[in-house]
Amino acid sequence: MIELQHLEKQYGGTFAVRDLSLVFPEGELTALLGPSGCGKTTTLRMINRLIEPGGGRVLLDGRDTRDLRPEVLRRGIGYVIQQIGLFPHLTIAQNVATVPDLLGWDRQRTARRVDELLELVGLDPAVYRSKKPGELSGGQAQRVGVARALAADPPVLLMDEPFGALDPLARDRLQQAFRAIQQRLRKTVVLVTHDIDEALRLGDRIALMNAGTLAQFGTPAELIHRPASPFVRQFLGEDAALRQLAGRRAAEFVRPGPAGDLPAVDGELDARSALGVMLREGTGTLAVTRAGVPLGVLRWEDLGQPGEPDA
Ligand SMILES: Nc1ncnc2c1ncn2[C@@H]1O[C@H](COP(=O)(O)OP(=O)(O)OP(=O)(O)O)[C@@H](O)[C@H]1O
Repeated sequence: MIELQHLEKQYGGTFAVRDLSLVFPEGELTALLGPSGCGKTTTLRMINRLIEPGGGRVLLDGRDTRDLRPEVLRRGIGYVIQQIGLFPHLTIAQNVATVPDLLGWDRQRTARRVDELLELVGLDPAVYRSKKPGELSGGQAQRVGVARALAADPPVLLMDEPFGALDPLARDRLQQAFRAIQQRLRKTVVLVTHDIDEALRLGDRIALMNAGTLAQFGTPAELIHRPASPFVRQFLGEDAALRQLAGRRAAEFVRPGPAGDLPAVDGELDARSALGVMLREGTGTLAVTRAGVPLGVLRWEDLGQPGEPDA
């Protein structure tokens, strides 16, 4: 768990971050969201002390991060940034092995770990292990960046606009891949983004910042349905509820239940389209299947919709 207590940073007398107190829950992904210049990156970098806090403190599992040497602290925290900065002269395997090498792992253990991670991020080790970063697409390089950050299995992962430089298709794919990885690994992740859809799609929680302070912290549904201020409502936009559903798959909302002869949708269908099917069919419950196998049912209220669907 990461806890910020009255964290602050000033530049030339102006607050970049001001009296920020916040708990990032363990095993969850929190999106640090907000307009340009609101202090997201400064906050993130104060967690791993790439920027020293001007005031307040950061606790990692209850421990004040000032009590650790910065390089020791950083070895226990994965860090992924937009231009991932892979070492161009090293192979992909050597890049992924950066932290295990620093930690003095033996060769076999490191090699096994590298292959395991490349597989996890969807790159065939046999094909990619010996390539150089210059031979990869942007999306592939970003996958290597994620693998490298996870190499020594750190409990905490900090990500600063990790998908920001990718074209929409590659971004979409990588977001989906990352979501699946996170569902498996359950790291404590802080993801900086100014992209509302990304925050709605990936965040278990959202910490929305405005001018160096916290505007609201909560689940996407809480921010959408109970915005704490006009700023929150305006920032998310009128159609936030539907946009959130567009980024999630029906399978994510499934609960156990008999399918009977309910209209069925595939679990891979996005939840917004599933909502459309409910409206078309005039039903509040759908059967969800995957490759024809029943997964359970999807209900109108589980999609965060008030009232009942009108046929
Ligand atoms: N090294 C610095 N020197 C002076 N001012 C800085 C410095 N770093 C950040 N700032 C200022 O602090 C504020 C917060 O910057 P920060 O990069 O944390 O915002 P951000 O929310 O991450 O923005 P973006 O999404 O545009 O990256 C901005 O007004 C920025 O201009």
